Amino acid sequence: MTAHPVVAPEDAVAAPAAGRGRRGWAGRLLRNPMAVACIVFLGATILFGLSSPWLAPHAPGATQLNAVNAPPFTAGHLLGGDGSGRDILSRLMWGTQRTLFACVVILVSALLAGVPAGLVAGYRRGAADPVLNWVSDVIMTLPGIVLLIALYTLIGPNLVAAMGVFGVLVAPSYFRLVRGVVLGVRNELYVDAAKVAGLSEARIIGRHILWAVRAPVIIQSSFVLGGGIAIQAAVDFLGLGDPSKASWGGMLQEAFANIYSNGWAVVWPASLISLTGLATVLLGNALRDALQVGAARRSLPRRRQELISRAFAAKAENDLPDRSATEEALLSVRGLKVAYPREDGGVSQVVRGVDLAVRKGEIRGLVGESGSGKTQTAFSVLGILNTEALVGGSVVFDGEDLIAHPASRAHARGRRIGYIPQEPMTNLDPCFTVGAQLVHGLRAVRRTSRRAARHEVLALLARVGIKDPEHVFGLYPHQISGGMAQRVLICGAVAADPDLIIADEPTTALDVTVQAEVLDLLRELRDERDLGMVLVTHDFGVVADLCDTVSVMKDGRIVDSGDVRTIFREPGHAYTEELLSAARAVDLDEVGTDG
Ligand SMILES: Nc1ncnc2c1ncn2[C@@H]1O[C@H](COP(=O)(O)OP(=O)(O)OP(=O)(O)O)[C@@H](O)[C@H]1O
Repeated sequence: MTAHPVVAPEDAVAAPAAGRGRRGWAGRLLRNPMAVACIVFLGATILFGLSSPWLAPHAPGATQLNAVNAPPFTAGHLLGGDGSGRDILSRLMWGTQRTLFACVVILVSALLAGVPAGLVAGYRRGAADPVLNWVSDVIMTLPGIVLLIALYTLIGPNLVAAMGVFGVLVAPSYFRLVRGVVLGVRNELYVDAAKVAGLSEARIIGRHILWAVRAPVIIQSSFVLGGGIAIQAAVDFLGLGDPSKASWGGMLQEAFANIYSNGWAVVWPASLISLTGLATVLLGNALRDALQVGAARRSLPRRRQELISRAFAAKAENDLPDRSATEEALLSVRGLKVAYPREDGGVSQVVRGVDLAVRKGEIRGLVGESGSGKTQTAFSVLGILNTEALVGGSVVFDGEDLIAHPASRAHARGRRIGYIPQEPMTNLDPCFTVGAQLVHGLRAVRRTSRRAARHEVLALLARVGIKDPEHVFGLYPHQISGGMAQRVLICGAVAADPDLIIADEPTTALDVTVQAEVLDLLRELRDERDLGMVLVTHDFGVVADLCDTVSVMKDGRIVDSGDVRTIFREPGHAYTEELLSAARAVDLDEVGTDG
């Protein structure tokens, strides 16, 4: 065998995904040069403002005749003086402090008003949800800037009150965000598990729910701060702020009034307002990328991805041992490799050179323990792996390599290659009736009238053993049982009359009686249509019942392969023996218990 040309050394490839080199979101953020620039700029701005009592060369209101409209770099006035002879640098420093204070008020009030309301509405629901939604909608309809102007007119220049009100006005953005995320999370199985484990509601919210909302809230905060800086500058610019206090907006307003005498005075506050707003928003974007899982993986250099893919492809070609077997088979997988980029720049290989073939009319079981790579192998044939997956090797279906020709694979999927998934319920769209989904699926792959498609679907529903097809056709997924849903999905998989079916643990979620019926149905369909089938399963009982041939997977490799009788009688690998004896031990235990 020729050496690899290559790139991803085997040890780097083989290390587990969650292993060394794993960095948190802060690490990912700090690797983004734009984020670092924004952090440095915002940090410097905060220091600039906070240090004003000690480092500002002059008091904010101190006037000097020689500083009136002084240009930059005048002695004692680095950025020059304004029309009243006040030092611009000192006023900018004090103004920054005021802006920082305004930002804190806005953020605290918006978070206090929006986040708890979103948590209550999303998690508790009940009467609180519509009421809080209504309040949020009302607040969102209020014209913010008009309300602030009215408030200033009523109570005078009170920064805390004005920015507090502004915070409440933007609170609905947090409310909606948090409510949406919580609605998505509250029905997750791990939240149910936490309830069953006896965790109090407060602990579930604190531990699980708040954790889920932290990323969107942090990102939203950066946008709120950017908006807050602009609003605070705007009200001061309109002359509504306290004229005795230095502020960026107030300085800008005064500088504009004096622009023909001292144009430079406009530049400083305008630059600070726009750069701070920009840096806040850009930092928000960078935070979003860093906090979203997978962002760093997407940043894996394209060149490196190409090299790794090429390395896989070269290995696969070298591995092609038996061209004749490939030519006979309906499906021939050779040297299939699947890997995922790791955050440290390496890759984790989850399928390591799988070979398997399926002829027409053959059912090949793909067995192995959890995580051995069965589903990844099946998904490679279908072309539905996660987009970041790196795939090498070949998947030849009816003479064409589907990995080399993704367009052919997309065309074959649903037409010539059907798929039966593991979880029947979650694979049906709850918003549409069973019939609508099947008709839609059929018409997506074959030109046929709605009426003809309906007719065909009803016949197929009857064929897969559904007693009253007309009735079930009009039902929504939640109105049918798991067994019926699996029959519906089988119906969808065979509707376009495919040659090959990929079935990913099609009976795992079903009870034993229904399991046996579904296996019988698959066997009958194979016999009727001469279907080739890859059946992914954990269960040697299913293999014994249905499969002609079996491939045993361990750690991403096929360790044993052959016809079912031979493998059951004389396992070719110690691991197969182990799996078989475990399966037999379970059976014996069951018999013992039953007896
Ligand atoms: N998007 C991904 N990124 C990184 N690793 C992944 C990804 N998807 C799957 N894997 C890893 O690939 C390995 C094989 O997964 P696969 O789903 O094929 O296992 P399986 O044999 O089908 O297991 P099970 O029977 O539990 O479904 C697992 O270790 C899994 O963690």
